[in-house]
Amino acid sequence: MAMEDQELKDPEMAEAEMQVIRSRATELLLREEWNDAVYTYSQFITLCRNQTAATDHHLPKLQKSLCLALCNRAEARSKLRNFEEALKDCDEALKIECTHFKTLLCKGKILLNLNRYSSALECFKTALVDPQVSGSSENLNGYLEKCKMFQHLSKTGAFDLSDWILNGFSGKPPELAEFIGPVQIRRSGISGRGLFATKNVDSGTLLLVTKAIAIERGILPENCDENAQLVMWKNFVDKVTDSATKSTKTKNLIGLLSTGEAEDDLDVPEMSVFKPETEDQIRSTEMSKILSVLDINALVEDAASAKVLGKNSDYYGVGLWVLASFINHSCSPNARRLHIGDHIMVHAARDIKTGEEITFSYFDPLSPWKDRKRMSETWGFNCKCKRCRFEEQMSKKEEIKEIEMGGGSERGRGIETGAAIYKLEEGMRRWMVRGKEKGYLRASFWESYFEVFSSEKAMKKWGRRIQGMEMVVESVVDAVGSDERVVKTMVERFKRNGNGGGALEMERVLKLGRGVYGKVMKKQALRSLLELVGSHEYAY
Ligand SMILES: C[S@@+](CC[C@H](N)C(=O)[O-])C[C@H]1O[C@@H](n2cnc3c(N)ncnc32)[C@H](O)[C@@H]1O
Repeated sequence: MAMEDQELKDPEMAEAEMQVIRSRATELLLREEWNDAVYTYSQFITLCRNQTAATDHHLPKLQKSLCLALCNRAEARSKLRNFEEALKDCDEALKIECTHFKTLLCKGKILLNLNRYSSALECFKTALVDPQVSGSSENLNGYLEKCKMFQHLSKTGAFDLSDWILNGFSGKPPELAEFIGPVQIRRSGISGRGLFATKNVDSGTLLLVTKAIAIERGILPENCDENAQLVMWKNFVDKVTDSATKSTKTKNLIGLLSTGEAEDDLDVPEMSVFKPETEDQIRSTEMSKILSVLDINALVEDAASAKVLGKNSDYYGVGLWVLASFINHSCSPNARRLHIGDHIMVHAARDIKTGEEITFSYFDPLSPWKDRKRMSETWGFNCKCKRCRFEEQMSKKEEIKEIEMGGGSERGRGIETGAAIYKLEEGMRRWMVRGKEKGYLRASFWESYFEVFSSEKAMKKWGRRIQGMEMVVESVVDAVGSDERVVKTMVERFKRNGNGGGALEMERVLKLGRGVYGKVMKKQALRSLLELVGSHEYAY
């Protein structure tokens, strides 16, 4: 029998039955059995509604019970991340009693979870006037402070991760608010839509902070088979589908994303749809599209243009971040991302001009054209960026073929790395390769440059005949933005020189560091990160 169809009972009998159901529901809530608690509260709510509709008898008492049951069901639903339905329960409860303390607290927490900081603040402020508040005022004040901090951060982007980094990432990562910086979605010359800078920004400037719709993380054993990754992927798809089923806004945001087909026909969304307080204004999407959307837009945390800070760095993680999904790939990217908890922070990896498209690299930009071509095909597109077009032409040169033989996986079978670099540098001089293009080629063979720069023996033999490390680093960073491996080379040299380079060189290293980690930390914290980088071994 459907709960709604249950007959009206004799008030005494009904009350007894409601007592039993309410006790069971409370017990389930205390035992944190959320699904069963939702089901049982739903039974109670139906009985309660039927009774209130039919009688004036004990009406205020019934209304009070209904209000509390709706609030408790909201609590259970929010634990199941069914925020949309939980909010409906809260609103219904608040219609009965507009200052119901427990409901206001529950609603405020849900709104905070949805990044709706201003509405959450209103809830907590209203709760503050409730006479029940005295016992829980500390808790409430904590939430009020949190809302104010998040409101400030989401307006200013003034995040500071310094203390967390200086404490060796101990404890929980800092709580982050969503932030939309000087960026806008427009039609892109690369493909479909892209994200563009709306003002000039310098390296390290924060462009956006966004929270994942869902993430799946796990420790993948070394030499794990494809199965382990497939299981994680399936769990990830289930999580995204679950989120989309529970929230119309999430479903609609996912519906804005590309499936890789006819991208140039897709609409360009207004930035306001990504702002947390915006009411849902976009059309819905079919759930069947979700798989194709995830194929095109899911990001792995541990990627070439990304850095995972904190304890997640031990895990393999795959997630969906909607706003970041509008960022196209470039082999000459100008942005990078930091992963902290469930958020990603995208920042400029070099200076960017107004109107320039923001790009990051979907795969390793410090790899030769042929490898990048293969990786972009795996992603389902053919990269035609300036760098790829230039290097496609260059790939026919003998010197390039030689260095390809001498570096990477073929190392040791080809000619000596120092000689290969020398030939490449000489070749660039003869072919009159200028400006950024030098950086493109050097970035492609960074591994070989790194090998020579970090070997005393090689430097003794080739150091005078090849370009100095600083110039090479500068041109590589200008071509592909800052990269941890490039920074490492500079840090190592700084240390080798016994910090002899002095303040100027330290400043240079810090600027490179900002390109990798952003400006979200004070100098001291950045220094300790650079220390870590200096001691880290990279697998090429
Ligand atoms: C995460 S989406 C990027 C945003 C997408 N352009 C849009 O309009 O929604 C990834 C897809 O964008 C396209 N794309 C990104 N970078 C590209 C590039 N460098 N060249 C060609 N297509 C690219 C490919 O279709 C890719 O599958």
